[in-house]
Amino acid sequence: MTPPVPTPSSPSGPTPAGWAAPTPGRPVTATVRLPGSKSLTNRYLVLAALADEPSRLRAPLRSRDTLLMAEALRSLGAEVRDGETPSGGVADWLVTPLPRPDPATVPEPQEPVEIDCGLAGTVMRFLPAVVAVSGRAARLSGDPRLHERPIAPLLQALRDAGAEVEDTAGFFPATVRAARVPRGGEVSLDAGASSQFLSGLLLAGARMREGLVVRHVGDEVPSRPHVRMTVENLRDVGVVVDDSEDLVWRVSPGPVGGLDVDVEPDLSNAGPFLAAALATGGQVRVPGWPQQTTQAGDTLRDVLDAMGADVRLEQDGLTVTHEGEVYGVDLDLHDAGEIAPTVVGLAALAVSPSRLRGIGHLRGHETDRLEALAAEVRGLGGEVDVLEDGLRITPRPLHGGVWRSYADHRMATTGAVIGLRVPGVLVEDVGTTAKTLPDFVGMWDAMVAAAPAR
Ligand SMILES: O=C(O)C1=C[C@@H](OP(=O)(O)O)[C@@H](O)[C@H](O)C1
Ligand SMILES: C=C(OP(=O)(O)O)C(=O)O
Repeated sequence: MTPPVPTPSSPSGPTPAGWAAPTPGRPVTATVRLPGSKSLTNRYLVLAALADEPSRLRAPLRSRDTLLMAEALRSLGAEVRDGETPSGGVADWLVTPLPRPDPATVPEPQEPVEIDCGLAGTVMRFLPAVVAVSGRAARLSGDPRLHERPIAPLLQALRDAGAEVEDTAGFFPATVRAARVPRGGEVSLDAGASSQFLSGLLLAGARMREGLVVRHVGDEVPSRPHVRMTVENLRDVGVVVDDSEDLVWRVSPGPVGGLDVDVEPDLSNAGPFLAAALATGGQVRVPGWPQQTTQAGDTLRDVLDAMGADVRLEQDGLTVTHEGEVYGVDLDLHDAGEIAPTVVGLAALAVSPSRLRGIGHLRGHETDRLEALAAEVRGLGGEVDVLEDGLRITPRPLHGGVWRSYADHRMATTGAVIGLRVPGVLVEDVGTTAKTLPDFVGMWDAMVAAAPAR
């Protein structure tokens, strides 16, 4: 069946089959302001909840993943409420920390509170250790797919640190409690499936009686910038972290200071918007791009450059400009798997093949991203091979069709990138972008509409 071809530049809207991704038919020229980083917002929320004093988060991300985190912390006894709204911005989040249990006493056994983690890796992997040090008990669960995402090594390490954990055959739902504040000490785990196992333990380490030493044993840790982000954020609040030995992190027990912090824009979420400059031969500017950051999305600067774009980082933001063909790339994205879906979208539009390596762990993300990306690009006429550690993309002429999202925000945004060049791409369940970018469709439409006519 031939799908309907949208009128170039027509405002997009949902249809029974999905969201008709706009195909502007001319270069996109736009300035796009990105909401705050998911990874930073959820780390700051956790640290603020564990702190000795109140905190203020400025320009936090408010999306499904961060609202779930805020709600979970409230259910454990923290207060997360709206503060001032700067003009044109989003309201601050004011956090009053969790009540601190007395490390010397054994609390009365408690009924577990229910915590919904949705499909958020940060919520499912950061909260178990927070629950363990909170003096409360909680049962953590989420969307059906969350119950398939890897968690066992983290839960075992938490048991080794002194918490009580009941899981469901190594997966969520799981109930976490601690008869008293966990001892901590030294634990080993294999974080090969997700860097979030390490981050989740380190964030709460200073609240364990002896602090926490976490040793990674196994294959390479993915997403290393995210672990550096955790360490940097801990040091920002005065926690002493020694990461001088490779693959060992030592968190000293001690105070956790409050935060008054501006959340950087989400650079991984900037990916699809910047990709529009390449897909349409236009220019996209993202104000507020940090000069220095631990966000893995900063890798986009090198990746888009390698694909042929002109990439300029200036004091007031990042500008990506492109003319001519998009080139295929051979890249190891082990450190920045988050941006792989966007790169696949561009690779499918390129003039030469691409090979993406080091991203086997994407099988455990919101969906099996390797299989999902391959299936959806093939569905539009493309050629993608799924390899053990990644993907090979061989560009082919593409046609319109339904692009399934698999409840994965980055699958939906990748469909939108391809739709910029391929008329008739219908993105199913575009609302799933609310996981990290609730106004994705509005922002995308505004970007496309901002393109000046030729
Ligand atoms: O700690 C974090 O904020 C994240 C770490 C990474 O997880 P993995 O190491 O599981 O890939 C990344 O992909 C995810 O989007 C966010
Ligand atoms: C893998 C991702 O998310 P999560 O935090 O749910 O793991 C992602 O956002 O690409």
